[in-house]
Amino acid sequence: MLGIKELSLFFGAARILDRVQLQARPGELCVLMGPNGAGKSTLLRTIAGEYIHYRGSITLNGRELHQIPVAAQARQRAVLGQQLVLQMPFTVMEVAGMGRYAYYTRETSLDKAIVTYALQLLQVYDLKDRSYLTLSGGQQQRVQMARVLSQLLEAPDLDGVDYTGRKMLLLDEPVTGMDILHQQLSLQLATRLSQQGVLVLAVLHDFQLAAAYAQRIFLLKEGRLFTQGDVANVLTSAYIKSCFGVEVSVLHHPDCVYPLVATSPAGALFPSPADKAINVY
Ligand SMILES: Nc1ncnc2c1ncn2[C@@H]1O[C@H](COP(=O)(O)OP(=O)(O)OP(=O)(O)O)[C@@H](O)[C@H]1O
Repeated sequence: MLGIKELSLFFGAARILDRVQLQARPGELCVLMGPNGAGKSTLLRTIAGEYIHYRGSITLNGRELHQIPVAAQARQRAVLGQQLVLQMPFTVMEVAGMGRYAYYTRETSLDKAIVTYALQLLQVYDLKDRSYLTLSGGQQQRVQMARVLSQLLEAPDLDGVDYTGRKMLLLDEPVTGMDILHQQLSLQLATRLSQQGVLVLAVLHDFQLAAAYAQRIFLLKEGRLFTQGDVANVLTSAYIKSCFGVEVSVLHHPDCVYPLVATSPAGALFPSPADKAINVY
């Protein structure tokens, strides 16, 4: 269980997170949404232990985050950040293998098997000997997913291990750059992990993906928790309008088990030249 109470974070005088309160349970795929600059990545990075100067409280299974040793945190949670820039020509296998660093001083056959399995799940095993730097953006993102999966898994198998209360997966825009097949694959994988007891918290910008995969959505605006709840309660045209400033229609289709969020026609956000002329005169 992740518990966040009255969480505030400042950079200099700027308050980036403002008394955020939320709880996330294992078994639920939780999605964090909000406009650019709302504080989603900062919140994820704070939960990941990157910013220790926060105020308020972050607990994992009742234990305050800063009381958990860093090495133990690395075995407990895996983080896919928004931008990971690598300068050295590591192979795909080596990059994915970095996920196992938290576990060993010398790589074992289990470590190798888990990395191989993760690469296969993300359909990048065939690229294992390629330099990571030569991959396309979407391929690199899939290798990064394989890296966090390698860090998370305890066996080269998605079934059979109960991770409840022991593992947390933080994903910041995990499907950026991926094609539709691999977006679906990655989020199905996240769903599967949450069913195995992993606490999954993912930042997504895509309403359709959030509607399809989220069990709980946290909407952040200007560093504050704007609202939270299930898809039906959060992805409403009123909340989307007041949080993002965009008019949408939330549609229901008999062939689709989740709501469809449709935007208004292009151009509606800007005044037309005629409107401008009216304003001028
Ligand atoms: N290290 C930092 N120093 C100063 N300001 C920062 C720092 N990191 C983030 N910020 C500011 O905090 C605010 C929130 O940034 P954050 O990256 O968390 O937003 P976000 O919701 O993830 O946005 P996006 O959707 O664009 O990824 C922004 O105004 C950003 O400029």
